[in-house]
Amino acid sequence: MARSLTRIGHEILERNRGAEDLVLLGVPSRGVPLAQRIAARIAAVEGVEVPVGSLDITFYRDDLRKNPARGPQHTEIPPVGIDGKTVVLVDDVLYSGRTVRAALDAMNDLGRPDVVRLAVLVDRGHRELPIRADHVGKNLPSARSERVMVRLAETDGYEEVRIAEGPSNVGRKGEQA
Ligand SMILES: O=P(O)(O)OC[C@H]1O[C@H](OP(=O)(O)OP(=O)(O)O)[C@H](O)[C@@H]1O
Ligand SMILES: O=c1cc[nH]c(=O)[nH]1
Repeated sequence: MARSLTRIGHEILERNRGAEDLVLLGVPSRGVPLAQRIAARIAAVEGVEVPVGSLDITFYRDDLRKNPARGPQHTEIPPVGIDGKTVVLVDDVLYSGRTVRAALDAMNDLGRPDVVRLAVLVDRGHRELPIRADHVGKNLPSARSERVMVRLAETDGYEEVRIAEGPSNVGRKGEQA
């Protein structure tokens, strides 16, 4: 995980030709600490503190009517805003792509970045929308019947990426626990 995040930090810098106008927005819950970790890597390499924020997508899901919403998570846009910026969305797992679609919608209500890119720790395939990640920690081919679990010290108290048997969880974010 550590090496993947370091590489993603380098890739973001290379793609953006530096850290200028970059903003990292993590999708809660685990996308936020991942965005902070990537920002720390960028600071170590480039000596620049890239603004980090969080983007709650709870009320932008396309299946809200099917799944009752859980309590909203935190949206915090850094003071520099997102207008005219290169925003890198960060999440732990990319699966159907519905969370990312919702994130694009949520962002639309907050400003107009010049460019939006996507960084994920794990891409497990099975997309249901025309969405792909620009920066991928690891491609992890998986069956739909499985679930990829990412656990982070900041949110879970321990570190793990695991494939488990269980519901694939399409559209779960925003569902009541
Ligand atoms: O591409 P998708 O099909 O949208 O799946 C990916 C999303 O699913 C997971 O969140 P989950 O809904 O499990 O909520 P969590 O972050 O609370 O674990 C994960 O954190 C991604 O945000
Ligand atoms: O396997 C999956 C699918 C969606 N979200 C996850 O976190 N894992």
